[in-house]
Amino acid sequence: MIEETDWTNDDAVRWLRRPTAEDDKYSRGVVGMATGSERYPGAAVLGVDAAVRAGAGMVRYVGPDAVAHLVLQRRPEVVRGIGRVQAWLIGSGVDGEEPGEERTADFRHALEDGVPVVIDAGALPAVPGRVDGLAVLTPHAGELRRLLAARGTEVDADALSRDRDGWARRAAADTGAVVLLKGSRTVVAEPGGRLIRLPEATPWLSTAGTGDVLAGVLGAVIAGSAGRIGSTVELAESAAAGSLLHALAAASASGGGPIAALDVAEALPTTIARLLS
Ligand SMILES: NC(=O)C1=CN([C@@H]2O[C@H](COP(=O)(O)OP(=O)(O)OC[C@H]3O[C@@H](n4cnc5c(N)ncnc54)[C@H](O)[C@@H]3O)[C@@H](O)[C@H]2O)[C@@H](O)CC1
Ligand SMILES: Nc1ncnc2c1ncn2[C@@H]1O[C@H](COP(=O)(O)OP(=O)(O)O)[C@@H](O)[C@H]1O
Repeated sequence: MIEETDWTNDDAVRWLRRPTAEDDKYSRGVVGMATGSERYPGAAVLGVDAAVRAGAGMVRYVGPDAVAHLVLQRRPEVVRGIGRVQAWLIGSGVDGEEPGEERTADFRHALEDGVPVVIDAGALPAVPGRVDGLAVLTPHAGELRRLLAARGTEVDADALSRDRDGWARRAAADTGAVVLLKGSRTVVAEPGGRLIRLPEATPWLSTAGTGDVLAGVLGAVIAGSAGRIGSTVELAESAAAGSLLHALAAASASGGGPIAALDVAEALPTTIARLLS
């Protein structure tokens, strides 16, 4: 039987890293981010803010000057340019149909850098037929349909919503990547067939930019555990931990009322403290 797990707080805690006296900013995990564009600069700001607040040792931002300017206004902690990282996040806020030459080169660099890569939004069309290294794809339902269609499988929206687990698994098997299918009930499928189901998140989370925040959280959590991630099974667990942290932060930020995406990022530190205590 193929393993299926309903993910709990205790499962997630195993993938959240508490820094020790021996740590420094590099050992805590550096995330490289090739996100945002002149059309969607906010996505870069949201992802970077989330990664910083989710405990990244450092964030390296790669992108257009105008976007970098906004990122640094919000988070002066961020360092610009390509350098050594423990995980990459690519694609949030990038136009997938016309990413442009520089972005395409950034994506290629990340995919060939030998560290886990979170592949979001506009980088999903750049995913090769099958990925070589360790990668997490983070589609919403519409993006999953496009990902499958690009590999010759047409599935309509109703069929996908009736069997989200099955289609996420299919995409993981076809691409060789971990597939985190976003939605009210997020699921994480691993290419070997393993499936992790997240608890239902607060519906207040369905607001613009919360996926960009999730991507930043995933980058930070995965970079923080990179030394322990040697296979897609571990990568899937670490991604599920990031997703649960994101949902808990959303619940805490909401308290039963509306939230903005940045509120979720701002609730991350206290949510992590609660989980670790
Ligand atoms: N402040 C910002 O800069 C923001 C930037 N964003 C960026 O905007 C770009 C476009 O993302 P979108 O997701 O809006 O658009 P997409 O162009 O990826 O997809 C939207 C299409 O997919 C369909 N669809 C089916 N299921 C869906 C689902 N569950 N959620 C969303 N769409 C679904 C929609 O009907 C629509 O036709 C991404 O790069 C994203 O990162 C968004 O995150 C919003 C906030
Ligand atoms: N009805 C819902 N209930 C709970 N969470 C949801 C719901 N709809 C979407 N989400 C979550 O909100 C986030 C939306 O991400 P995404 O679709 O990428 O939006 P955006 O591109 O605007 O950031 C994801 O984390 C997803 O799991």
